[in-house]
Amino acid sequence: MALKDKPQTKKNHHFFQSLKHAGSGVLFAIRHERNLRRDLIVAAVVFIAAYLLRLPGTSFLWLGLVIFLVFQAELWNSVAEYLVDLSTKRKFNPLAKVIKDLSAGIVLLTALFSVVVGLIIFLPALLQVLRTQLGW
Ligand SMILES: Nc1ncnc2c1ncn2[C@@H]1O[C@H](COP(=O)(O)OP(=O)(O)OP(=O)(O)O)[C@@H](O)[C@H]1O
Repeated sequence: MALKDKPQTKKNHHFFQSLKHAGSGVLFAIRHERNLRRDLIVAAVVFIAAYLLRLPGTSFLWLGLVIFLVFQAELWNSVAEYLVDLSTKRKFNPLAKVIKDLSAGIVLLTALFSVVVGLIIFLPALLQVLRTQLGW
């Protein structure tokens, strides 16, 4: 539910109502999660670089997959943060810390995996460009 909508706590009645609420969730995340906006910019730069380096289609698939995994991890991290804040009302709780730190750990591991995949894809292509341009 978007925060400014009429309060609704009953189930959605049809597909388009579900779609509207799911879309509001994504827009909410883009508006309020700085990390997600940074990831969107990084994703755009990565795809432009892949296009300029004329990487093959399979590389685009791998890049799309890891970028999607990072977005997913960020969204789940936000879900965990909001659930914890809702239940603790922002009071300190050691279990709340464990949950938020675990959730941040998922984002960290996913980001590290995506960096490794990115290096495997981009390093050979960049070396090839250096070889041809600089005669290495
Ligand atoms: N209610 C709480 N009880 C205990 N520790 C908390 C609580 N809320 C936050 N923390 C600690 O503070 C850290 C930052 O929490 P916060 O909710 O600000 O995450 P965040 O900075 O928004 O995360 P991100 O970096 O993903 O944006 C958590 O990782 C956790 O260690």
